[in-house]
Amino acid sequence: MAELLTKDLSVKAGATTLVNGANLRLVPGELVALLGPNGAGKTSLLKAALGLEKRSAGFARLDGSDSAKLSPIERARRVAYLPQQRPLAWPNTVRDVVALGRYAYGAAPGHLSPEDAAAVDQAIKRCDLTELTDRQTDTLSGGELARVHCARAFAADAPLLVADEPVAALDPRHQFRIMDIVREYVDGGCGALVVLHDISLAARYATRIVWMKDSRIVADGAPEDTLTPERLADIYGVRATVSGRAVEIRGTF
Ligand SMILES: Nc1ncnc2c1ncn2[C@@H]1O[C@H](COP(=O)(O)OP(=O)(O)OP(=O)(O)O)[C@@H](O)[C@H]1O
Repeated sequence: MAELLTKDLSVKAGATTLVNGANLRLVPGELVALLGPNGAGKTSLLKAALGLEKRSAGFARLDGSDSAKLSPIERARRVAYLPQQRPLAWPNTVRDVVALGRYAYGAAPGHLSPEDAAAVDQAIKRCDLTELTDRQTDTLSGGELARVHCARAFAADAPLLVADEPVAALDPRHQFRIMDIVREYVDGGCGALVVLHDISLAARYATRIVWMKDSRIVADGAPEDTLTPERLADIYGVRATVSGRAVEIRGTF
């Protein structure tokens, strides 16, 4: 079974601790939201878990293998990663950028197998990009480009998805659309770990919320169990009311 697992994972930059002893597990069937304030260490945790950032202690495994020792293709077959920073080497068409998601299957733009082409078409459709398929990516709005990157991750058809702020810059409809697609992905037997800053969105979609503060995971559990006014006060320093999965932020302390 696909599994991303970290145990006592720590990351340092010089004398600064970015991630402190993180224990995290992602398996199919779960949509896990990773929440925490700016600078809490979320991106550092994801990168170290995937073997893309050096760890100072602990371990990180993908399907039982040390994630730092996997080749890029081995890693990409196990997990689709949508980073927060999404540089494009050069402008290209939307379809060609989405096709980069098929890299792990040996695809290159212009050389897609029928299976690759079908996965690319489906990801384009799912992310409402059909009318933009032939556009150059440097002509897109920020939100349109964000959807292209989401489609590239979905096209990979990996059993796990790790997405760092996939809905930042998206309008409300597309935030819901992307989260609906992530949910469909999970319902179809995959697992997703998604960094979000929108607590309501996380509460609505997540099966589990992992809460991070000051480089540590401070809580990990179902929204019903971990989403409380006290938690929001502690993590974000905000006053909030919580009713079931509904959250209203009323101000700061
Ligand atoms: N190479 C580095 N050297 C020093 N500090 C770093 C380095 N990389 C990251 N940091 C710091 O580590 C902290 C955690 O960064 P990280 O990007 O993991 O946070 P985050 O929770 O993802 O934040 P955000 O929500 O703003 O994206 C931040 O304060 C950041 O400035």
